[in-house]
Formats: sequence, structure tokens, C-alpha cells
Amino acid sequence: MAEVTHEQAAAEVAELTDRINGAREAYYGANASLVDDATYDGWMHRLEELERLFPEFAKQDSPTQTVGAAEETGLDTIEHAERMLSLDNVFSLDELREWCAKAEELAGRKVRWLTELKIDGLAISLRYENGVLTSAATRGDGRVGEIVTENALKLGDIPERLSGTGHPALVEVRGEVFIPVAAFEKLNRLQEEFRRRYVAEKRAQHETRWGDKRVFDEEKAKGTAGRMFPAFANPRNAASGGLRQQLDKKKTALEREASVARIESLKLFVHGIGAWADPPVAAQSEVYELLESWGLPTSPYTQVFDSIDGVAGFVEKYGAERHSVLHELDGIVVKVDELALHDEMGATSRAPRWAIAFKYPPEEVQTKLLDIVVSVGRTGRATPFAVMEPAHVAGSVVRQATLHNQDVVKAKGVLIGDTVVLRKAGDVIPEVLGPVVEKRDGSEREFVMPERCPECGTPLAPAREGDIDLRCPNARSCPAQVRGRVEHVGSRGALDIEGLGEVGAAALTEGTDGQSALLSTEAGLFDVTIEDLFPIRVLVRDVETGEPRVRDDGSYDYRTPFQRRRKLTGRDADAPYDPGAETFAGDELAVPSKAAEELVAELEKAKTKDLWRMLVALNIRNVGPVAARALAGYFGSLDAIRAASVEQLAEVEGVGPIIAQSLTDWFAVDWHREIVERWAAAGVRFEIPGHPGPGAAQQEAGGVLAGLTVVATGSLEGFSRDGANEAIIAAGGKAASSVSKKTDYVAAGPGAGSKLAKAEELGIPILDAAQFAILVTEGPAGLGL
Ligand SMILES: NC(=O)c1ccc[n+]([C@@H]2O[C@H](COP(=O)([O-])OP(=O)(O)OC[C@H]3O[C@@H](n4cnc5c(N)ncnc54)[C@H](O)[C@@H]3O)[C@@H](O)[C@H]2O)c1
Ligand SMILES: [Zn+2]
Repeated sequence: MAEVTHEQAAAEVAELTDRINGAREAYYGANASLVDDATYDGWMHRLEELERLFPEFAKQDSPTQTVGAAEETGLDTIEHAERMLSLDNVFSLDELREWCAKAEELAGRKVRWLTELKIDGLAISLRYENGVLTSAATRGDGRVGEIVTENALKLGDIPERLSGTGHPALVEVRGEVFIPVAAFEKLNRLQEEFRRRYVAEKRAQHETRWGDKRVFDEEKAKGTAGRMFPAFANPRNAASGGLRQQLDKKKTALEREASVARIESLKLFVHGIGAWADPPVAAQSEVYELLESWGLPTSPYTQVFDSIDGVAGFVEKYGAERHSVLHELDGIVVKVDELALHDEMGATSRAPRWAIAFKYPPEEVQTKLLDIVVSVGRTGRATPFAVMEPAHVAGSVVRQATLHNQDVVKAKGVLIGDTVVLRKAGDVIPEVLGPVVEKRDGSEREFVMPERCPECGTPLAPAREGDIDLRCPNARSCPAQVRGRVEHVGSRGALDIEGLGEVGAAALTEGTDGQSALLSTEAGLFDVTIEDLFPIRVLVRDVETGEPRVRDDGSYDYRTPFQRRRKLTGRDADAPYDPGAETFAGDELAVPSKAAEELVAELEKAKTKDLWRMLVALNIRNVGPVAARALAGYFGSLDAIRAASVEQLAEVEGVGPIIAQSLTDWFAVDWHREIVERWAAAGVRFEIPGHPGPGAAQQEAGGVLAGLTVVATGSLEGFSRDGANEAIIAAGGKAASSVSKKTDYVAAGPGAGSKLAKAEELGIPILDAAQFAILVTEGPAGLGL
């Protein structure tokens, strides 16, 4: 730590103490998080550090010496028979190993470890006297908690009377009340339903009272509904509020229903005991067995280890699998299993010395919502997204998150300038959960959906009446849509063109000042030459803001992605790019970059890719790879598809009326047909060579595999994955994706897995690639079957 003077430390301790106490009050009192947990933990950590360096500041009432906060919600309180403690934290595996080693040193021998998942809920103490529940209480400040017995009993997980035998005169069973992840999602859907019902109720009341004489103020009713039945931002605070809510009679029937639903979503896992003088067991893990036998729910994730390595393995395992756990994970709790050591090691005023909490890097952080910007995608959909101060979350830096549409912005209740809670879980797309309302200062402003497309200025409109999403109708030449479509052509599910990703597509379609875009639509894509690419300039943008970078002289900064500089040596035998220029040895010359050569070569290669890929690349609404494969396999050429009626298209298995209509609508547009014509003129192949023509494959007795079902699995030499299925269909057979009793043949190559095993189990004939090739050309007879 940097040198800190006594004076500076005094000020920092006072400041941290203030902040922590403020956050605690909100967290434990109002079930609200003023800062994210990682920040809070950071403050605590720093305070501990300062108090270690300057012991004179370590006051008895410091947050480092106390637990939770006294809760003042008007609920009755009870004094715990034994104090409820917190846990000390470590934030890395090294720190955890160090802590374990120290504990073994303290114990004077190897220790048996109990590892548990740290449940992100709220602590509860269940007081049983001779097996009967006398109270359920929150932790409070560790000495005195709030009584929540009535609500606790509604959980269903908390027995009023323990089963089994051997109940002590007094025991406080400690556990965690939480909302399972799945129940949390359901709860938020329910809240939405309650909001809807509230508005409907108000409307009905209004109509009874006023008829048509007054207009019903729907926006106002929606606002009230939002306050009464808000979307919950996180399961911990929803659980805490749920257990502590007061079901008084003043509430409306709807509010009571919502309260009960919230309580019913709560669950309990027990993880400790208090005030039990002489438990008849020797280990914490045995305590759990005993509690379980009394009908109390314990966590299924607990494990015992003989070594610190085992503990570290557990921590790593759940680091990778934290999203498969049924509840939110607040880290790992590592406990010494032997109870004798608990007494020996004791506790500080705040936490036991025989247990520690390991914290994973945070998945939820708070950050500033700088702006809400609207982007237009390839289909013209205008999507508002959040631009945030860069935040480190779940191991990556997040700056943006989609907000889907203007109604979602409203439902989330976020204002520009708000502090927001941002979540990114594992590989999941980052999401803005909601605002931290407590942190508003009045400078925040509401987001207004623009009326015009931010890229081309065309007025936005819903595609169909009643649609929430707004679109830019200028499909042909809106730069955002062209860019999106060109990127889509290059994407993996379409023509899979290396170099035609987001950056490549932007380079081809973005005009910079003084230079118009190379492509104004995708029609010219396959005409692109190295000479076209060579002069392209791309604006250099700031990574943080996305704004174009300006040079010192005030001009924009450009990149030329399709050029590189080459120094000429001697008499350059290779003709340099610009043959007209006089060049000398030692001159630097701009020549086409590798990227330019590669892109042109890739485009050339793409021209003869599978027909279904061409179909996907055309950006026809609703036509994705699955429908495209079905269409390609059935019709064999784009001309045949274009000539087919809606009815004929819809008859194809896997197509249906909606896709059929999309296709017909698409071909009805002039500039769409122009794309096909120009691509074809550039050499794009829109057919499957040798295909027998529309429907041939599906005609009865039309092929050597008529009436037969074949499954192709693994890599079959001479066939691509789709190629194998197309060959089956072309031969009049049915290409199935799973093996069943109805399967006639299974063609299996290297990499075949469970399908092969299933075929063996069912005794279905298994063919290799060579036999499969015979099967699809000559039928079973060719194999002597
Ligand atoms: N964001 C905020 O403003 C804010 C404010 C206060 C606290 N917090 C967060 O709340 C926590 C505060 O710590 P704390 O003092 O409540 O203690 P803690 O959560 O760090 O540890 C103690 C608690 O862990 C719980 N727990 C869960 N699973 C357990 C298990 N398997 N075994 C034993 N105990 C288990 C127990 O209820 C116990 O009371 C931290 O995660 C902190 O980030 C956040
Ligand atoms: Zn537009």
C-alpha cells in the first residue's frame, strides 16, 4: 500500500465507515444495494487494512467489528441465544490457500475441510425448543434480529415441529433463505402479470364510474402499477424484502396475492447451529445429517476434503459451473469440519476463525449510464442500447448493452445519467438490470425514442400496426441496413466469407467524407476487385466513445485496410501496383494488402458454395439455414424456387406458409431481383448441379431410396454433412436426424457418437462412407441388401 500519513488514514477511515454504514442501512434495512457487492467488499477490505496499520482507529463499533445493521422496519425483535456472525472474505485462490495453511498451523495438524456454496440470500435463525419452532428471526446486528415467524412458516421448507428424535431443549438452526434462479425469473413474470391485472382493474373501475365521459389515463395507471409491482433487480434483495414484508390488512387483494407469491418462491438451506451446548456429533458435516433427519433442508452441494488441493478444486469447479447451480452463488464457504476445532479456534467479534468465504470476480456491478443510443440493424429494426462508463464485470469490460425497444427502456425505468446495475453472467450477453434510484440527483433525463432513422433520416414506423419495434423502412439504401446485410452475407451461417465480418462489411459500405461508399447495396458485392478495394479509407474511431478520431490538424484520421507499404529493392521485377508511376529502388510504394487479396479470393470461392447458403445470403425474411436447406434440397435451383407458387412452396417439408409468403414477397421487389441478377452475372451459382428438378426427390417411388429412412452421422468421406443429407433426399429417401426403430440404415463415419451406439443397440445395418455412396446411387440392391 502506498504510504499513508496518520492524518490521511484518519480521514479515510471516517469516510469508509460512513459509506459502509450507509450501504448497510440500505441493504439490510431497505433491501436495496447502493453499490455493487464487489465495491462494498473493497471498502471493507480497505478499512480492515487501514485498521491493521493504524490500530488506534479500530473502534469497537467499526464496521469491521460489527455484523449487519440494526433493522428498523417496525417488526418485533428478538435477542439471539447465540450471536449470528458474518464471514471473513478472501478474493483469490492464493489467499484461500494461505488462509487454510494458517488454520492448520493454528490447529497444529492437518484439517478436514467442509466446502459449501455460499448462498446469496439472507440469514435466518430458527429457534427450536424441544423440537418445536418458537421463532424465526433475521440476523439483524448479530445480537438482535427481526421476528419473521409468520412469513417463514409459509415457505413450506420450515417445519413447525421437527421430525425424528433427540431434539435438544434449545437449538438455533441457522440457514439461508433465498429465491432459486428459476423461481426468480418466474416471479418477475408474475410481477408483470400483476402490473397488467392492476391496469385492467383500474380501467374496469374507471369505465363503471365514468363510462365514456372521461378518458382513462393508462400511462398513470401503468406508473402506479410499476411502483406497486416492480421488476426485482436481484434475487437476494427480492428474498430479503419478501421474507420481511408485512402482510397487513391495508393491502389490496392484488397486493396480498403478490406478497404470497413472493413468499412462496422462497426456499431454505440450513448451514449451521447455535446455542446447542453439547451436540451428539463430532463434525459439521454430521450436524447436517442430523438436521436433515429432522426434516430440515440442507444444501446438495456440500463436500468434504482431506486436502487444501481438494478445496481449491471445488472452488475452481464451481467457478466454471456457477450458472448450473439452482441458486445465486455468492462464493464458496470453506469450513473446518471438526467441531472440536471450532471451539478451539473461536471467533472474532464479527466472524468465526474456522470458516472463510471465497468470493469470485463479480458478475453484477454498478456503472453510469452515459447515454441511450439507437442503432439500426440489417432488418431495419431500430434498437435502443445503453452506452455506459466501461465496467469490469465477469472478467470482461462492458460498455454497451441492448435495451431491445422503447417499452423495455420504460419497463426498466432507467434514465440517462442514472447509475445502473449491470450484469454479465459467464458468456451471457450483458444486461442492464435497472437503475439505482437512491443515487439520482435530479440531473437524469428520460430517453425519447427518435422519430427518424439515425443513419438515413427516414421516419421510423412499426412494420405492422401494433408492433412495438420500430423500423427504418428505407431497406434498400439505408447505410445501416446495407452494412448489416453485407455482414450477414459473410457470416458463418450464410456464405462464411473470411474478411467479411463487421469490420469488413463496414469498410465496403461506409462512405467517408470525400469518398462515397464502394457498395450502395449488396448487389455489387461479387463484382468487387482488388482495384476497388485498394483506395478504401476507413475512419479510425475511438474505442471508448465510437467517435471518429481527429488529427492535430483537425482532419479525420483514416486507415487504409486494403493497402500496405512496400519498399522497392533494386530493379523490381514484380510489377508494383501502380504501373504508371516512376519508381526507384528504395521508394516506398503502396501495394494491395494481403487482406485485399484474401477477400477477393474468398468472394470468388463463395460463388460456388451450396445453394442453401446462397438462399441464406439473400437476407430473405424468415429464411434461415434450416428452411434454406429444405428449399434447396426440394427445388434444386433458385429459378425453380422463384417460379413456385406460395402453395407449392408451403408444401415443402420444413417450409410452411409464413416462409412461403416471405419468399414470394421478396421476389416481388425490383431491387431484390437485381441482386440475384447481378450476382448471377458475376458468376454466382444458384443451383445444385445434377439436381433432378423440383420435387423429384419427394415423388413417390421416384428414387432408389423411396420409402426408406437413413441417418448419416460422423464425417463421411466424400460428403459434407449437408451433402450426405441432400444425397439421401435426392435419392428419394428420408434423411432423419435421430436413430429409432423406423430407421432403415445408418451411415457412420469417424466422430459418430451416440447415434452409432443406438443403431448397434437396435440392430440397424451400419454403412461406411463407401457403402453409403453405393446406397444413394444404386439403392439397397447395390449392396446386396
Ligand atoms: N451492495 C451493498 O450495498 C452491500 C451492503 C452490505 C452487504 N453487502 C453484501 O452482503 C454481504 C455482506 O456480508 P455479511 O456481513 O452479510 O456476511 P457475508 O454474506 O459475507 O457472510 C455471512 C453470511 O453468509 C451466509 N451464508 C450463505 N451461505 C452460507 C453457508 N453455506 N455457510 C455459512 N454461511 C452462509 C450466512 O447467512 C452468513 O450470515 C457481502 O457479500 C456484501 O458484498 C452488500
Ligand atoms: Zn435508415
